[in-house]
Amino acid sequence: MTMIIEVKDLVKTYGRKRALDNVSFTLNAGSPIALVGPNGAGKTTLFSTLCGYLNADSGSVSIFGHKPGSDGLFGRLAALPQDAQLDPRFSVSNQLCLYGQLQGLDKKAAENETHRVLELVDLKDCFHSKPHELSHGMRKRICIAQTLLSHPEVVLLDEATAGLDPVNAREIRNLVRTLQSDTTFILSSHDLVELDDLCDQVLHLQQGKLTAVDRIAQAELATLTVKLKETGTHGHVEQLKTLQGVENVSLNASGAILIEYRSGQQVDIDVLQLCRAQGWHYKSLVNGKTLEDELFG
Ligand SMILES: Nc1ncnc2c1ncn2[C@@H]1O[C@H](COP(=O)(O)OP(=O)(O)OP(=O)(O)O)[C@@H](O)[C@H]1O
Repeated sequence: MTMIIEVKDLVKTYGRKRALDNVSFTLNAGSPIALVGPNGAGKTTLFSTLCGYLNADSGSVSIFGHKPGSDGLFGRLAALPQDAQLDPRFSVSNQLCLYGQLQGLDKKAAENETHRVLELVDLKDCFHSKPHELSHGMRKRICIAQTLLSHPEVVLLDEATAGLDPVNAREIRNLVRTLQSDTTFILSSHDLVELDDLCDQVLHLQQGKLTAVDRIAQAELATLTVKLKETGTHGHVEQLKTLQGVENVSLNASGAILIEYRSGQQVDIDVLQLCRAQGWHYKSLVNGKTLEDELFG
């Protein structure tokens, strides 16, 4: 596996505020990585430090062996800042072609590249548009298109789907899925369902401190999350505990039922049969815990 980012003992303070508090982690190339945490946890500060927009007080960041912001990362790392804006004075093509040229493409190649990335975000007809002619969601997709110029190997998306309607948000998730075999995405979002769906690895920041949750590594006990139309009760829990292979059953904060069972056993059919036999109104059954349960359960 190719290591893309190594962060060691990173500290960033604003005055007396420790926004990043001895953060260390390594990330390998591969499926999308989620960066989560409550407001003020330090996510944007971490992104800005990885991009070289901010200098840390101490600690180190190495991206493909380079320091953030160095020439060696040109075209390899791209980022969508949380508050990214297009310049209202220039057309989409003017702006994207300029960025392409800044990355070393000649005019024609930058134009071709602009057409390619606009097609990726399904906005190929907006080549000549001015930003004010576009909706908020379209402008956001153009900004994402900009990050994809020259096929970067790593793309950081800070709240890429915030404020978007469900259709636009889904388009962006689909785009990440489509490109994930060539590009490693690191996504920050407050939408845990969205990240749950896309990401295999989670970086959880809280008050500047990091807990890395590697979801792939969990092995010995597997989890099923069952939602019933009715809220889960102690009675459901006790019945489910009687099933063969089941080690533990609990309820989460929203009334879904978490069933832990020995890996390798198949309990889902038994669970469904029990639901039917008991007349429980089964709504959904998902392999694994939801991201919310993993982080806060
Ligand atoms: N320029 C700044 N000056 C002073 N304090 C700052 C500055 N930028 C961020 N902070 C503080 O650093 C902490 C981390 O902020 P940051 O924006 O990185 O959090 P975040 O996790 O991205 O939050 P959100 O989810 O709300 O975007 C917060 O307490 C914030 O108030």
